[in-house]
Amino acid sequence: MKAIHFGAGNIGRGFIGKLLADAQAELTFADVNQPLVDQLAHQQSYQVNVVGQDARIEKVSRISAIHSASPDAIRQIAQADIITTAVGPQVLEKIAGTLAQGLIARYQQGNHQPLNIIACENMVRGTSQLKQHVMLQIPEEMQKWMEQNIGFVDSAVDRIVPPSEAANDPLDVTVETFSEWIVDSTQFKGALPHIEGMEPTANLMAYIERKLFTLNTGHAITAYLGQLAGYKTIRDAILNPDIRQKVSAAMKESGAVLIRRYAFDPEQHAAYIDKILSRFENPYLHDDVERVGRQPLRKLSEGDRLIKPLRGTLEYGLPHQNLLLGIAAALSYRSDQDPQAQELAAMLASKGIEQTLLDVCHLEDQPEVVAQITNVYNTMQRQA
Ligand SMILES: NC(=O)C1=CN([C@@H]2O[C@H](COP(=O)(O)OP(=O)(O)OC[C@H]3O[C@@H](n4cnc5c(N)ncnc54)[C@H](O)[C@@H]3O)[C@@H](O)[C@H]2O)C=CC1
Ligand SMILES: O=P(O)(O)OC[C@H]1O[C@](O)(CO)[C@@H](O)[C@@H]1O
Repeated sequence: MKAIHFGAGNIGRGFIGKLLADAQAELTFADVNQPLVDQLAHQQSYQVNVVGQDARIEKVSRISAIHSASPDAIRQIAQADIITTAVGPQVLEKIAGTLAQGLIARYQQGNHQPLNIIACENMVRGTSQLKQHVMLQIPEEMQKWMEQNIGFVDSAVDRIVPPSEAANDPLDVTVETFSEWIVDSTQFKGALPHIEGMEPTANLMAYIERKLFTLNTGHAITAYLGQLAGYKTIRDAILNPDIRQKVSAAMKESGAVLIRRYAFDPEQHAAYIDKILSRFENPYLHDDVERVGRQPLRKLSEGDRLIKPLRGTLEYGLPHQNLLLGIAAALSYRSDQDPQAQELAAMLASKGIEQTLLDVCHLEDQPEVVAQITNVYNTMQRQA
């Protein structure tokens, strides 16, 4: 199995690339970070430090690496059996051109073997969005061939992999024991590849929303409340009883929507939330609130982990006080390193909180909710 993984970052090396390598794939990482590509290509191996219960060191070897915008990338796409990505939601559009060129080369070479492309990003149906970007660059006469031979498979990906600052080798990654990679079995072309750790389901939306609107909702709120309270790491923030209670309550509010929408078992969902809280506490991971809170405009957008669960509570008439608190805390997020945090701060300074809420979160139809978030936000600012 020939595999290309776009994005040799934390989740790329620490999770998806590792599963592909473990499945004996001939794995090539494709990245824009040339020093990283050079080191991977030279070393052809790295270590994954699995921390927590059942701690172990696992070696990934016999891998190669190329620049993601190189002619080599196009050549390899023409021959690949599986392509995965973990580049960040905003980067999918940027890699679509290379993917399209590779697919055109594949078509011209008469390679009719099925190819499956799986975006592993924190977003709802990211691969479908990638497909739209790719299809815009595919000529009309190839469209039927694409539908027959190229699978665009949505997925949900869950493993906490912060940057490993303390590692001796910059290629090494530190990961938690827990991992979950769920893919939409209905979207594959050809036989489903057997990759240990990749779980096919015909009911992907339930799993995407369960993950994004529980783990990511709780994680983001921990980061935002944590920063407001002066904590540097997720662990320190979640060990604060007041923050923990609010984060847990927000996940329960979002959970009530999921239980209603997907008929999840309430007891199992409560256990899922408890497990997530314990993952945030992991003493072996150093995870900065700034990493988890990164790109607040994306996290405050309509379909993401804060506003979408809030919309669900409004749809079903369910409580949402703690989600509102999380949204107000997200609006309070500041970071000198993060262009989106700076853009958010500039919007707040120039337009004020209400207009920012409308522009970023699109809550035009919810004036009462806008007023409530505004109140909470103003109170937070006074106390900060
Ligand atoms: N780190 C984690 O714990 C998890 C991350 N994710 C998702 O995985 C994705 C990646 O996250 P991380 O690995 O944490 O980020 P990261 O920043 O560690 O890795 C992203 C990699 O993509 C590369 N990249 C950027 N532009 C590119 C391009 N045009 N072509 C090829 N590579 C490019 C970067 O150089 C970097 O190596 C995000 O969507 C994130 O939400 C999902 C679950 C867990
Ligand atoms: O990667 P994003 O979407 O910026 O958000 C950070 C989140 O992603 C993760 O890295 C993995 O799910 C979480 O640790 C965190 O909730």
